[in-house]
Amino acid sequence: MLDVRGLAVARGGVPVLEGVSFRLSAGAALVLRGPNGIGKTTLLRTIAGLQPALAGEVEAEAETLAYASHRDGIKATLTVAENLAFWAEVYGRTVPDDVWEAFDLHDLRDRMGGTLSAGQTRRLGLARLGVIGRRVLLLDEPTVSLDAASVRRFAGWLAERHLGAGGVAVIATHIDLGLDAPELDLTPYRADPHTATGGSDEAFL
Ligand SMILES: Nc1ncnc2c1ncn2[C@@H]1O[C@H](COP(=O)(O)OP(=O)(O)OP(=O)(O)O)[C@@H](O)[C@H]1O
Repeated sequence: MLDVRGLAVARGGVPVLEGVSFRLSAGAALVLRGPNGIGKTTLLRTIAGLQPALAGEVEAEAETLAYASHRDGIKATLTVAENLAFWAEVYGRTVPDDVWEAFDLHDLRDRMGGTLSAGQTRRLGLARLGVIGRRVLLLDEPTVSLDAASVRRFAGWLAERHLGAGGVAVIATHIDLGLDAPELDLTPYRADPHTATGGSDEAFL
């Protein structure tokens, strides 16, 4: 369902990782590990097609990938329900009933997006994943700002509703989500920076 072969990625014209390969079939997840700055975000963005690879290939069915960054993309002047309805419409779907419970948003349905706390904002951002119906999720530190109960709830949704339904996920996380998933330490894939091709990557700033 997701096949990554010999991928080399760069940020700001500087190669950060090279030779990354893995393959995930339906229902599988992979946890990316490595120290700050190793290139987890860059790798996820490259797999998502948001920036070009230096080398290698990413194979996935068309229109199956979704990248979720630290940014939640919440519309401040729409309510929580309207935010979810907005994303559902963009993806040609309806909001499934189970997202309210899965992301603990029942009591916040009518609150304006701009009035949510950091953790509530994150829950709404993650709930979008339950709405858009993408089968390959590329998750960049999905649990930032979440309390312990919310982390468990999200991990439960991921395992049961997403992976359990045949989806796949690649997750960069510094915390243990309790998933039954292999880990890929990116440290051995650090690229030689001397093959740098340019300066700062404006599109990334
Ligand atoms: N605009 C930029 N221009 C040049 N280099 C950059 C730019 N943005 C980030 N970098 C560098 O690229 C490298 C990879 O960054 P990336 O964000 O992918 O790492 P990460 O593993 O996700 O880090 P973290 O765990 O801290 O989130 C880092 O060393 C970073 O300093």
